[in-house]
Amino acid sequence: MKGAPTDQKWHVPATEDSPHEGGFRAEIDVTVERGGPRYGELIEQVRTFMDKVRYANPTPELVDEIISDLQEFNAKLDTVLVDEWTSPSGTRIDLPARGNITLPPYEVVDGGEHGVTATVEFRPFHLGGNGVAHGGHVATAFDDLGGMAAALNVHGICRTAYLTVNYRSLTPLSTPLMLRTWVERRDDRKLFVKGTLHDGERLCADLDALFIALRRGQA
Ligand SMILES: CCCCCCCCCC(=O)SCCNC(=O)CCNC(=O)[C@H](O)C(C)(C)COP(=O)(O)OP(=O)(O)OC[C@H]1O[C@@H](n2cnc3c(N)ncnc32)[C@H](O)[C@@H]1OP(=O)(O)O
Repeated sequence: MKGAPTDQKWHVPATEDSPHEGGFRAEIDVTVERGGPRYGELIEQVRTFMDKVRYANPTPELVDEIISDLQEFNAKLDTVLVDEWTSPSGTRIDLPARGNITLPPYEVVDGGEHGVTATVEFRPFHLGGNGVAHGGHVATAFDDLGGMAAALNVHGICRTAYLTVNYRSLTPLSTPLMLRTWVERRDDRKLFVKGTLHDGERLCADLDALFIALRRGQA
């Protein structure tokens, strides 16, 4: 199977012990402690691993060896799986991209009702082709940081209704870039969000998106 996980252990249902119940959690239970002081190093090693996999041409013997090692790692992690609300990945606000391994690592420089400014660095594994970033990864960065601008504006969770990215010039890998997002206009639950991605003075891409503030308990 390609494209979606079949292992339902990734969707552990909330229990009475989970920090919140209901639909989308109204408050993300952020943390700087879960996973311990070296959790960021773990995430960084995983990203580095993906960089290496993207560019390596391993022998079949090395592939066998690495599969075996990964099976051991996965078996270890199987013993500590929790629901999404209590996983450090995505809630460790002290780490780049909240420790979320699926996001391009960014660091928020400034954030509030007025918008978000972040540095973002696309990794070697974010390769699209010919040495530059894949457009989907650029859109992912805009989605998360556009959603953050919307959330900070309304003090609540928002979901993306549409997201248009204009790719104005090539986006380099392994280069600190500046990403900005802000709510240009609010109409009740509708947040019209704009954004830009710059490499120095050069505009790489810009964003035009609509986020909808969720009602209480809405999924
Ligand atoms: C601090 C942590 C920060 C973390 C940030 C993470 C950000 C990540 C954000 C995401 O990636 S969310 C995942 C991707 N998005 C989705 O899966 C959303 C799927 N769609 C839905 O769930 C619903 O369609 C949605 C919540 C977006 C809207 O449904 P609702 O029932 O809440 O609202 P409704 O359909 O009544 O629409 C509300 C208004 O928005 C308008 N609208 C909705 N979708 C639209 C659309 N696509 N284009 C234009 N207008 C749209 C709609 O016409 C209406 O306008 P009016 O109030 O003027 O009548």
